Amino acid sequence: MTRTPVIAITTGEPAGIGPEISIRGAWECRKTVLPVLIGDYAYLEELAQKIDPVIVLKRIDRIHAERLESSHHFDGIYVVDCPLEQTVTPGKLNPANGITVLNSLDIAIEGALKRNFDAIVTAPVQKSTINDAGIPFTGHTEYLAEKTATRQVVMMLAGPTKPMGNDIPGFALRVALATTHLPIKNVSGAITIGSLMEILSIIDNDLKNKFGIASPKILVTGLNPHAGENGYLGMEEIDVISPALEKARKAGIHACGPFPADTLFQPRFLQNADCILAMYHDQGLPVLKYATFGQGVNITLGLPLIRTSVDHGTALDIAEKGLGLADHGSMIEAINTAALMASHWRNNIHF
Ligand SMILES: NC(=O)c1ccc[n+]([C@@H]2O[C@H](COP(=O)([O-])OP(=O)(O)OC[C@H]3O[C@@H](n4cnc5c(N)ncnc54)[C@H](O)[C@@H]3O)[C@@H](O)[C@H]2O)c1
Ligand SMILES: N[C@H](C(=O)O)[C@H](O)COP(=O)(O)O
Repeated sequence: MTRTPVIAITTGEPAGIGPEISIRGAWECRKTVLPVLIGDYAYLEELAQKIDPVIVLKRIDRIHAERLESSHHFDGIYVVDCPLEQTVTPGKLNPANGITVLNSLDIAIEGALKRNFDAIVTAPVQKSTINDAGIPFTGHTEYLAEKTATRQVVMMLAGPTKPMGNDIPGFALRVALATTHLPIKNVSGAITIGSLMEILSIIDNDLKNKFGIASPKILVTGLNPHAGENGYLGMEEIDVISPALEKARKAGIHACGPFPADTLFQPRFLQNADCILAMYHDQGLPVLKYATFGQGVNITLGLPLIRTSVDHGTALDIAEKGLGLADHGSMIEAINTAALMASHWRNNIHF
């Protein structure tokens, strides 16, 4: 019998669209996964009743969450209560609630490491508010790495592209990043032969074990315009990226490049690749989001657990206007991708 995956969903910044899309996503996916929301029960219950009174939420405590049986049938959504400090006003950020957002992540991480949860799906957080609460925070990606004591992780976003006529059918686009939330002035210094080699190896390993791709093909961008123009527009391609690719190929990783980023993102190259490795956040993500926004999924590779997220932020501007404006398509994709990855991982790693 196929096991129903238990998916923890952290509901994110309470003043944003996270709670709404988490409820809608969990409710829609409840026949194929066992969703467990982690957030403020009273607030989620209030929202659920406004979204649709047929939605059933059931409060459970952390200990109960540890004993959830995936075969147990419950036609609703479990919630691990993680009470907020102060009342929520949609669209209005309140640093007093920042610590609760991190508490919900800690519950999810602990549960996933104990294998009580098969995967974690995170709704968006407002990074600035957590910092305003006095806690340095650059993103889930870095937080998860720190909390799981993982030295190197890789941010990858993935989504389906639309068909472009008969010649080019839709295909899965995956874009991974060599650096994550880093000021642009620090990017070059952060890219080394060692870090690139490690990143390529994580991508290769996770595409095999968590996506079931037998022999992943990775295309790598340059850092500079025109991939450095033979050294006339920068030396990182010659000094760092090419030697790293050489090493990776010797280790059996199917990686090619460095390619000029401006011309690599064409369907005829992308449709035959399993992943593009871009050098920094705004080199790769605008292309991915342009092609797949609303259906994209953010995935953290290299962790000792499965974590996916949506492809968008807190959307305070629409949260403020009321329920029913947020698109929860990316949340659905994030939940389904997490379930699929958990299944591949279980089969390949044999827990
Ligand atoms: N996974 C995450 O936690 C995550 C991801 C991206 C951004 N963020 C954070 O979110 C905050 C706001 O970021 P931003 O303003 O750059 O991006 P944003 O995605 O929140 O908003 C950009 C625009 O897209 C719209 N939008 C976003 N998601 C939508 C949805 N599901 N349905 C309909 N419209 C939607 C918004 O209304 C807004 O006009 C920042 O603090 C950022 O760091 C978090
Ligand atoms: N870089 C992500 C994006 O643009 O969608 C986003 O900021 C989320 O990052 P974390 O998953 O690290 O929070």
